[in-house]
Amino acid sequence: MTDLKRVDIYDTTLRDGAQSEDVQFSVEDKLRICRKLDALGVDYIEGGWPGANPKDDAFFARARKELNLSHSRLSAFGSTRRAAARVEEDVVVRGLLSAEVGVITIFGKSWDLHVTQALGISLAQNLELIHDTIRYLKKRVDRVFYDAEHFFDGFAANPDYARQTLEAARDAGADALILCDTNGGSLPSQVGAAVAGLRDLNAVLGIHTHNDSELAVANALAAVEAGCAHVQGTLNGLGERCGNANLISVLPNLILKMGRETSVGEERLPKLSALSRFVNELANRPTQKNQPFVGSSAFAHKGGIHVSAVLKDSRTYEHIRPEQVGNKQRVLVSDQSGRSNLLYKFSELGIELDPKDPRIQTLLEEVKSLELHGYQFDGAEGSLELRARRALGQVPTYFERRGFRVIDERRIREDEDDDRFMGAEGTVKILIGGVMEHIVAEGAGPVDALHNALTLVLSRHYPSLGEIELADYKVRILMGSGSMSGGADAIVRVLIEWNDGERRWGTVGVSDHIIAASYDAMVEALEYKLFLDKVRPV
Ligand SMILES: CC(=O)SCCNC(=O)CCNC(=O)[C@H](O)C(C)(C)COP(=O)(O)OP(=O)(O)OC[C@H]1O[C@@H](n2cnc3c(N)ncnc32)[C@H](O)[C@@H]1OP(=O)(O)O
Ligand SMILES: CC(=O)C(=O)O
Repeated sequence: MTDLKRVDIYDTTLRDGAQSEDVQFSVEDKLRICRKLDALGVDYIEGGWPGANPKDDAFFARARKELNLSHSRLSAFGSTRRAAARVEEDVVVRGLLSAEVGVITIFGKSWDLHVTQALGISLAQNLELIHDTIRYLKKRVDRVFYDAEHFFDGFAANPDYARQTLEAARDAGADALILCDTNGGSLPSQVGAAVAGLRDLNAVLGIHTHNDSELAVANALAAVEAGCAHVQGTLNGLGERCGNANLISVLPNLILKMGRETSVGEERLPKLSALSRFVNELANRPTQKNQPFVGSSAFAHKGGIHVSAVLKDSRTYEHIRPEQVGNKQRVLVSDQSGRSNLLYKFSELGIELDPKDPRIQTLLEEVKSLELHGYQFDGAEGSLELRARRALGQVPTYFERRGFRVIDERRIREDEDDDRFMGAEGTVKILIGGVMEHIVAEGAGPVDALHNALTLVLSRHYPSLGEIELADYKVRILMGSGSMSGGADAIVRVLIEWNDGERRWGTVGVSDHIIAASYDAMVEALEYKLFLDKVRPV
């Protein structure tokens, strides 16, 4: 008898995930993702469609030689045979066997519309394709899974026929019948009812859902509640159109909320946050801050009311402990903050303060006023810490700013015959150690030129400033936020991320001029580095 508590996890990131717009995994990427999925402990990894493209062929060839998976089993994906071909001669079936893996997943048609329109064959012929292909493959590999494409649409249109397609697959020996919500249009109640009505098929049922109605995860969970024991999905919900059920969310729901047994287990869930970021890096996609469970905002508290309660007991505003999925609690400081937010920040920085210390209120008012004028400290923790430490009198004066000038130019360079070269020259005036320094430097653009001039002059006195590099630069134009009246004057916020080889930090500058905002963020970054390095002022 099937153990309904146990759910098999089947990952299709490398096949359906690779059908996402703008995602191109190399063979090397696919191998790296396989190793991570194996370490997470998923049962099956769908590697691709052998025979469909040279990359998937190369992947299976290298996987045979190089992958030594400890738990996961690799599967090859393809369709039922073509109507015109005998199964043993069918090019798709041959391609599947050429992958030399022990698990094969084939998809077939459940919806009569697809049989007559897409395949252009009779309903009876389609049952033969399904049956023949599975029976043939089942004699040659260990496990054959049957993906019933468009099952829920087919079931709604012609339930008897949709059921017959499953029976054909079951009778041919399929190890699981996976019900696919291919167009992603079903509701959880429809999925649950359909699955419950199929339990008498006496077969292992699985689920594969798409996210076109933003219900892929909900539908997968509803299917499990109704009796499915095999769940397909992808990392970060990659997949055709709007994607698939996101395994990064499905897994903690199944394990922590629904008490299901999976090969991943509660002990390996903390791998999820890093795995999600890893896949985004390889897919060249930005990480969504608000991604449930693993996004950096998933356990970030902004509202003062929330922070105050979370500090007393984190269950007040957290549905699980962030560490359970490898994430962490964060507290943001903004105009939505109360004293609790600042106290939390101070304790993170190792500063113990009496909650009644009047400097907390002064700093809170300063932060709220700065945010009103366009500042944002969420991504600029360097600027925030500098202000907090200054309010406590802990930051010495390392140098004094006396102004800057910048010239942008476009010109012809030697050996070139057009004026495509863009360059800039920046001049800064700095009072340091009682001496006025006046330095000029060049750069690729105005910000680069000013950064070069600042580091040139300052690193003579503070050599460690030469280690700083600009890692990311973001500009946001904020219309009218600089005035209480909300007029049409434009304010620019520049958020810069810095790297000194050891640490990364962000600083922010706000002004009605982009270069001035950049300069402010730059100066704070240098001061912050000197403070972190505990440098004594000259
Ligand atoms: C729901 C899903 O996500 S299924 C997976 C979808 N993924 C992909 O399509 C990516 C990989 N696909 C490919 O590289 C190509 O489509 C190939 C190599 C598989 C086929 O390429 P081609 O032979 O040029 O055919 P093409 O892509 O134009 O059309 C698909 C053919 O498969 C047939 N087909 C579709 N589903 C099935 C099925 N379940 N069983 C048998 N044949 C099928 C179609 O009727 C069509 O046949 P036709 O050319 O006789 O009309
Ligand atoms: C098989 C598959 O990817 C689907 O039906 O969506």
